[in-house]
Amino acid sequence: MRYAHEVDKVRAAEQALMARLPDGTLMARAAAGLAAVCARLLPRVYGARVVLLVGGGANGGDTLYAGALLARRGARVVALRAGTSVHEGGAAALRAAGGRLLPPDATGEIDTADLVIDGLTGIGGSGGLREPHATLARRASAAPATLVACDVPSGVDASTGAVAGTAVHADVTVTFGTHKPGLIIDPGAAHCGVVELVDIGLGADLPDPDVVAARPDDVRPPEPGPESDKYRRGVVGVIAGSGTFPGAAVLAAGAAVRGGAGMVRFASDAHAVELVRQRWPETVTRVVEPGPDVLAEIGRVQAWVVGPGLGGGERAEALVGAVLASDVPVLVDADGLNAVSRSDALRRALLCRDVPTVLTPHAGELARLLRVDRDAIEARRLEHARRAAVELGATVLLKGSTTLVAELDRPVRVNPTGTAWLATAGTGDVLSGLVGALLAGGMAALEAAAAGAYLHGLAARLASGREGREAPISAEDVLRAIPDAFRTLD
Ligand SMILES: NC(=O)C1=CN([C@@H]2O[C@H](COP(=O)(O)OP(=O)(O)OC[C@H]3O[C@@H](n4cnc5c(N)ncnc54)[C@H](O)[C@@H]3O)[C@@H](O)[C@H]2O)[C@@H](O)CC1
Ligand SMILES: Nc1ncnc2c1ncn2[C@@H]1O[C@H](COP(=O)(O)OP(=O)(O)O)[C@@H](O)[C@H]1O
Ligand SMILES: [K+]
Repeated sequence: MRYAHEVDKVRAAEQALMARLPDGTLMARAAAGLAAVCARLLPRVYGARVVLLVGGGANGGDTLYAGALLARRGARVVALRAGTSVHEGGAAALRAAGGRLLPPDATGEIDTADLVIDGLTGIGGSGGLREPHATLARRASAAPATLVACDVPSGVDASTGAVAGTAVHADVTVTFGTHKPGLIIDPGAAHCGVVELVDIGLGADLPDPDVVAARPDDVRPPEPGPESDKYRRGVVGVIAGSGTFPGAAVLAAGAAVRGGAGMVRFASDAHAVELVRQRWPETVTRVVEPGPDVLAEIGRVQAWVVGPGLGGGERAEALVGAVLASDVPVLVDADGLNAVSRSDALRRALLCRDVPTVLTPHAGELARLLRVDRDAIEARRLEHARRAAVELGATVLLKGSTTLVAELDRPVRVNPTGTAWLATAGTGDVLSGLVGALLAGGMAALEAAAAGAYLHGLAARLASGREGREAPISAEDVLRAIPDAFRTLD
């Protein structure tokens, strides 16, 4: 797992470590790591033009010491001072190494630089960048120089990834001690470029992480063994589709088949059932009307998926209600979530469940569930995913440019796979069927949701092609690439 810690935890760990080390040791380690990355990025350090953007805090201090190290190797280093004071030791070191400090209006330096280091704000930054910081951030982001952010791109909230106004768009972010959530969650993540972690020795002082991102060997979907049969591998029941949206049913049922379910039971109205039967003859289908015995009519399953393409109205509410009353894990998606948003009874049913429930909203669906603006959710994804997990009593997978999975008292999972090409109709239906298969296979809710998102994002990347040569993909292409995604796991 890749670990990320919020600012208060980073500060506490730094305090604990600093108490055991001579003054200035941590800043020296951070600066050395930062300078080493910058030196690697430059074709030649000697003679390179390096500009430092320096704020009033320790982030500016790191940057000044890193600039001094580059100046000692022959770089021509100037620092633009934002704010009234800068780190004194860092400024003295830069001067002693032959660098210069200039006022913030010397912005012409930025346009001719080979490399700019952003040391305006780090984990101490809060709110939108003030002036002259914002102007410097904009100018550096637009300049041809390689832009390296010290610890965090200035203007990005390190704990959450929120960006209020202007923020640096870095090519590389050199972060210290541990990742910060804001570096791996959008919109902040989109400002980081490549993130390099520099070890400053915090390891033993860091508590449990707030946010984690899987590496390939962390994703372990269930595998059949010699004793497996279709029932033991897990039967998933999919209730999806309607006269208006039958395609969602075909995609969700297909993803459940490809996701490793021992068997898929599919139930809906006659039209959706006919389409699914034609496309996925391996499913066991049943035409159902909502009623008290609807689940018994469909048959026994180890997990339910309800919602894709169900449409609105009483039918959807009745089917979601039936599924929530069951005693097996349930995934609610799409129109199933909209039904919960409309119905207090369904919301109560959700809270009463004592078996796992996974909800897979996009920002619009979550906005309706939490009764907040969609924009607020996209701006502060981490906060809203956590809040939804608490208020709805479920494992919440929030989809979008960064997919998060939140569960009460557990580190939030950030999905590291995926591609913006996934933003196309029907890919969410594929995700719900895939996660449903993993739930039926016995994975815990958080693991199933995180593994499903990982495989789904990987399938999309495999379908769209290698980086720099991607092509548009359909939901169907993602579905077809699911087996390849499984194959690429370690
Ligand atoms: N604490 C430590 O032991 C270590 C800290 N390190 C560095 O220290 C940084 C944190 O330093 P600080 O706590 O001094 O905080 P920062 O340097 O991140 O930010 C504080 C400064 O930014 C200004 N500021 C905050 N928000 C602003 C805004 N929106 N617009 C304009 N100015 C704003 C403040 O007035 C203050 O001058 C880390 O990111 C890292 O770079 C590293 O040296 C490693 C060790
Ligand atoms: N900008 C983006 N970058 C990466 N993935 C995205 C982006 N936008 C959407 N996605 C992904 O695409 C899928 C879309 O799902 P959803 O919104 O439910 O679509 P639908 O309802 O049409 O199936 C989700 O897996 C989501 O995480
Ligand atoms: K910075």
